[in-house]
Order: sequence, then structure tokens, then C-alpha cells
Amino acid sequence: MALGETEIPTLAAWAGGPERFRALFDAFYAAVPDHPVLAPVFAGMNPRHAEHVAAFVTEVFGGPKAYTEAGGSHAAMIGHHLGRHLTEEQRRAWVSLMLDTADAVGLPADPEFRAAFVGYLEWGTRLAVINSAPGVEAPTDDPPMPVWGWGPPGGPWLG
Ligand code: HEM
Repeated sequence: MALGETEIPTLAAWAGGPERFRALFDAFYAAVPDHPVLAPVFAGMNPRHAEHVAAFVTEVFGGPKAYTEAGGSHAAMIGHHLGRHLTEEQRRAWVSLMLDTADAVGLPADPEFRAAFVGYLEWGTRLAVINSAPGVEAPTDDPPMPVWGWGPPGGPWLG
């Protein structure tokens, strides 16, 4: 059966589920202390940081809602970036290390998945920088969790 005749998988399912994102973020944050630009940014990191970010991204990509079921929210995530004064150099370094790590842990490399993945990384990291700027305050409302889909390609590579 062609994929078009069946259900389109979520990005989270296509990537390999929560375990694959946990492997991605574990590997990413294991590399951070050796990174000249990123090490100081994450020097005081919560020991469960990788687990929390993996749960957040898995949920955004349509996977299990472990982040919000544990009491997290988009507002809470935004709150973690407030006042950190992140720079474009740091954002670029984060994205670049994430792309290297995606290859290292074997995230799907098909054009459709990677286009959606990179689109989210660009969006999410730019928002993190904006929210970290001097003077930005915590949201007073309760913004919904972002939901990321396949975008214009509409589904995974079928060969
Ligand atoms: C798609 C992009 C991003 C997502 C989804 C994300 C998500 C998160 C989440 C969920 C937390 C809270 C973690 C916890 O509860 O332990 C967090 C904290 C944090 N994020 Fe981000 N983030 C992103 C981009 C960035 C970037 C680009 C930087 C810096 C270059 C950054 C720096 C930090 C820092 C320093 C913390 C606090 C770490 C700690 O003290 O534990 N984030 N982020």
C-alpha cells in the first residue's frame, strides 16, 4: 500500500519516537561541555535538562505529551530563556551542533523530514533568542504548545 493511502505518520513517529529524541538530546548535551561557544551557556544546566528538552520537542512533533503531563507548558519553556541574553552566535552554534548530532544518532535523513526538522530548529531557536532579550517578560496568558507538522512536502520521502 502506498503511504498516500494510509495515515501520514507524525514527525515524532517517523523519527523513531520518544527514545530517539532522548538519544538525540542526550548526545547533544553530552557534547556541549566541550563546545567553545555553548559550554558557558549551559554551565549551570539542570541535570535533567536533556530529558526535559527531548520531551518538549517530542510533544511538539506530535508524540506523547510527556512534557505537559509532567506539568510543563509553552509558557514554562519560554520562562527558562528569559533574561539569558542569548546571541546569534550562540543560536547558530546550537543549530549547527544539533544538525551534527542528528546525523550522529541517525535521525531520518530524508529531505522531507529534515526540511521539517530544520524549519522547527530555526523557528524555535530564534524564538528562544527573542525571549531571552533584555526586558522581555514572562507571558501573562497560557500560550498553547507549538505543533509542528510536515509542512509543504506533506509527508515522508517514499523513494
Ligand atoms: C528549538 C529550540 C529550543 C527548545 C525546544 C528549547 C527548550 C528548552 C526547555 C524545554 C528548557 C527547560 C529545560 C528544563 O526544564 O530543564 C530550556 C532551557 C534552557 N535553554 Fe532552551 N530551547 C531551545 C533553544 C535554546 C537555545 C538556542 C539556547 C542557547 C543557545 C537555549 C538555552 C537554554 C538554557 C541556557 C536553558 C536553561 C538550562 C538550565 O538551566 O537547566 N535554548 N530550553
